[in-house]
Amino acid sequence: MSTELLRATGLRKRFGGVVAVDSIDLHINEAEFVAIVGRSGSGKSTLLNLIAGLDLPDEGEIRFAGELLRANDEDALADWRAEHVGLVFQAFHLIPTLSALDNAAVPLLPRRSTEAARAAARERLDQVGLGNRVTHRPAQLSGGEQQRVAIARALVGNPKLLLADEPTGNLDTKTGKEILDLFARLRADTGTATVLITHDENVAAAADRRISIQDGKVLAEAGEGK
Ligand SMILES: Nc1ncnc2c1ncn2[C@@H]1O[C@H](COP(=O)(O)OP(=O)(O)OP(=O)(O)O)[C@@H](O)[C@H]1O
Repeated sequence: MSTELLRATGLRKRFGGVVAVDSIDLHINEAEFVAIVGRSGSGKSTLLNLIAGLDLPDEGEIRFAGELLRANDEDALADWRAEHVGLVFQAFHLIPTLSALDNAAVPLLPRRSTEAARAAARERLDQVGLGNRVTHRPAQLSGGEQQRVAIARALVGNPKLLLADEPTGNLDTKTGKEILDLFARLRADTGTATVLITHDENVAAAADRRISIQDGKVLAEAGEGK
């Protein structure tokens, strides 16, 4: 029996006249690799932002490890995210003036000494295959390498949940495949549940389970552990 990590119930989010997420129920199990797939404008990013607590739903609720996320308390949500969630985006969002090591260390700096944060970052950079690039700045790295730094940064605090929004969207097909393989390997090594947003069915095929959305609603689910 898999253990449920996150459950969203009746999530709804409207922007003006557009209902971006319309009564979505979903769950994510511990250590599961789930793809949320849908066309441009189907509501994927909005859904991911709600799951990450970056945006608040108009209706519905999210439970993490059985606990209700307190949507009205931004500080509590930020603490929860810092402790339990890693985020990866299409555009990497690295700090250009910092080395790969310091970029990967950033999430831990408020909570640990610089040395401890750097030690954890170095371990993660090794794990993503960038142990020989720690002093490089983002501009000195390829797109795939920059995304690896972003993944190391997302995992540096040992989150239970890794959320990735179109993480291969800026990469060529071969590099994108390498990054997908990395997500799968890291999930197996660390047991971090991984939710990947994509418009690409081929990318979604890498996951254990696929949730298809259209016009803000779940259209279908396929795969193991449904
Ligand atoms: N901040 C916002 N303000 C107004 N409308 C928004 C906002 N964010 C999203 N929307 C609208 O909500 C709908 C869903 O957008 P969303 O970005 O979630 O889709 P998506 O599936 O992630 O698309 P894409 O693959 O193109 O990123 C779209 O119609 C979009 O225009």
